[in-house]
Amino acid sequence: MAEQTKLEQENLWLKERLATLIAAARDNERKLDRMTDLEMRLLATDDLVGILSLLLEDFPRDYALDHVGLVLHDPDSLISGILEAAPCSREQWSLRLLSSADPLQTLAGLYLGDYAACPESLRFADRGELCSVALVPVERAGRRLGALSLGSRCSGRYGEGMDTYLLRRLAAVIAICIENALAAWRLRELGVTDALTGVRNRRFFDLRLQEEMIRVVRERQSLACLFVDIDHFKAVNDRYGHGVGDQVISSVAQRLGRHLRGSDLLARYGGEEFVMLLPGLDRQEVRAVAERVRQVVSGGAVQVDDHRLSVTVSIGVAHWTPQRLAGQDPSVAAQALLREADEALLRAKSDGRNRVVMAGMPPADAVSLELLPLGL
Ligand SMILES: Nc1nc2c(ncn2[C@@H]2O[C@H](COP(=O)(O)OP(=O)(O)OP(=O)(O)O)[C@@H](O)[C@H]2O)c(=O)[nH]1
Repeated sequence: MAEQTKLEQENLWLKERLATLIAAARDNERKLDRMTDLEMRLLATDDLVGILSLLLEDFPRDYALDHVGLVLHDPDSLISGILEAAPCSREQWSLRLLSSADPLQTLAGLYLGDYAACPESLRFADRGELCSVALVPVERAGRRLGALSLGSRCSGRYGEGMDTYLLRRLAAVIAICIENALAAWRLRELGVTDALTGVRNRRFFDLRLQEEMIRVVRERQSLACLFVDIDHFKAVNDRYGHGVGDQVISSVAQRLGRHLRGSDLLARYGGEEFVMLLPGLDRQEVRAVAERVRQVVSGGAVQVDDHRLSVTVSIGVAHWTPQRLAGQDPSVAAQALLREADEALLRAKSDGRNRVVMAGMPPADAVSLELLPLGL
């Protein structure tokens, strides 16, 4: 009888143990499924902002985590540049960008334990309430890209003995996604950037012109287009060589870019010709900007090696008011705007160069009063 009771007790204990193990296995399976889902979503996102918002917003919210943070090595400010240009609110993100990789090297490997005892450079100033943390290196091909941190207000949440497989797997996926996103961004940038000057290229300009046209028609704004062409540029090449010519083009691009607002666009249209799009200005303002651009270029000699070169530009301007844009087909209007600016440029050249000509102005009005001598 006693033997039977003992067997029944053992049986009961084994059943309970089995039920606990099955529950733990189901719990692990659920965690694995959810983590796989997060990883699939990360892998399906090829832009950096999307990846970071999945990781630093959705992940802590969906998993009810006290803290998810990311420290990333950003030696050339590429990441901060991408984030600055992106229209997203990231005040809530626990994201830190490091110009030096040194703080990341203080992390010997995966760290589990007291938040207060983890390397200071990998802590987040506003997360003092955290008690325990898991810090996972984010690495790819032996390079440390950053560190992922998961923190908890509970002191025993992250500690020795915890299974770290899912965390290490997530960190590996994050590394791949961030590298891919940065590579995709670089590739996109290469496709729309002029290699010599670093300003946008004609391909980008053509795409943006269409978009801008649609936007200004919808928002009843004006749009101005400036064609800016370096005067007598052939003479620079002939006299000093193409290398010097290249540097002059580059220097003019930098000068043109100095007075642009965030909404303006500057692109190299080809050779020694640039194009600018200025939305939302009235005719007088556009004229003033064009005149300022002309003066900025001609205002000081361009120093290339031992040569000091005076450079001037001719500028043709087309300015369309909201009234003129109203009801226009955007792509037809875009072509007409370009054509007008180009014709105004031709007039600026034929009228003597180093001047601004506004389309639709009689020649007398169009000629700049501040003609500077050509220095070539
Ligand atoms: N160095 C250099 N030269 C270029 C580049 N692209 C075009 N050019 C040269 O720019 C010169 C343009 O000459 P033109 O079209 O005659 O114009 P210009 O001499 O500036 O005369 P105007 O425009 O009438 O004042 C040509 O000699 C082209 O070879 C470039 O990327 N680098």
